Amino acid sequence: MGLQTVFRAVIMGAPGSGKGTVSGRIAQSFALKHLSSGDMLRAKIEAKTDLGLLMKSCIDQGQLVPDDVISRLILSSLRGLEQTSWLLDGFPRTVAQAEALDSVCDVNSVINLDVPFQTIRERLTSRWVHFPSGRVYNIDFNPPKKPGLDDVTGEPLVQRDDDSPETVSRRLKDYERQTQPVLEYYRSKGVLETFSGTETNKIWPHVHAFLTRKIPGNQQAMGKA
Ligand SMILES: Nc1nc2c(ncn2[C@@H]2O[C@H](COP(=O)(O)OP(=O)(O)O)[C@@H](O)[C@H]2O)c(=O)[nH]1
Ligand SMILES: Nc1ncnc2c1ncn2[C@@H]1O[C@H](COP(=O)(O)OP(=O)(O)O)[C@@H](O)[C@H]1O
Repeated sequence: MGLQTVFRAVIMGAPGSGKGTVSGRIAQSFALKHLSSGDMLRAKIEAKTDLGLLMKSCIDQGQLVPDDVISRLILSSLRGLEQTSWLLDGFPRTVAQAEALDSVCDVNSVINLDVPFQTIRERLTSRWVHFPSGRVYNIDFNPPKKPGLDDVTGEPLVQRDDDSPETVSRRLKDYERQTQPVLEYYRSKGVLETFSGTETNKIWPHVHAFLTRKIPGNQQAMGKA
C-alpha cells in the first residue's frame, strides 16, 4: 500500500441529526467534496427526469428509494473522483448500499451523529430549505436573515413534504430498522466514530478535532472550529 493521499468519509445519523449542517462546516474547513444523496435526488426531481419523478412519491412518503437505484446514482457520481477526497452524506443507508460502496472503494472514516429522537422531532418541524442550493435553515437554530427567504439569493424557502410529524415518525422507524445495522457494519470494520449530543454547536468542535487528526496533512485547509 502506498501513502494515503485521498480521504473518504461518510457522515451518518438519523434524519434531522444535523448531517447536512455538519457537512457544510466540514466542507468549509477541510478540502473535501460534499456529496449529499438527498440533494442529488431532489435535483433529479427538480429536473423532472423520469428517475426523479419515480422517486418523488417514495421520498414524499418518507420511504427509502430502492437500493439499486440510489447505489447506481451515487456510484456513478463517484466515478472520476478517484483522486478527490470526499464526504458522503445520506449514503449508505442500508447494508446493501454499504456493500455496494465497498465494492468500489474503502471508506476511511464514518462520522456518526447520535442525537435523541425527541430532539430531532422538534427540529424537523422547523426546518426550512432552499432547494436549488441545498442550504438549510431552522427557525430556532439558524434562521434566515429575512424570514422565509434564502440569505444568498433572496429566493423563497420551503418546507419539505417529508418533514411533517407523521412522515418524520416513519423515517425515524425506518432509520432504526434499516440504517442502524450499517453502523454495526462499519463498527466491525473499525472505522466508526460516534459523536453524541443534542446541539450541533457542541458536537462540531469534536468532529473538527477528529478530522484534523485523520485527514492527511496536505488535504487540510487552514480551518478553525
Ligand atoms: N435547534 C437546533 N436545530 C438544529 C441544530 N443543528 C441543526 N439544526 C437544524 O435541524 C434541522 C436538521 O438538520 P440537517 O442538517 O438538515 O439534518 P440532516 O437531515 O441530518 O441532514 C435543520 O433545520 C437544521 O438547521 C441544533 O443544534 N439545534
Ligand atoms: N441512501 C439512500 N437510500 C434510500 N433513499 C434515500 C437515500 N438518501 C436519500 N434517500 C431518500 O431521500 C429522502 C431525503 O433524504 P435526505 O435529504 O438525506 O434527508 P434526511 O437526512 O433529512 O432524511 C429520504 O427520506 C429517502 O426517501
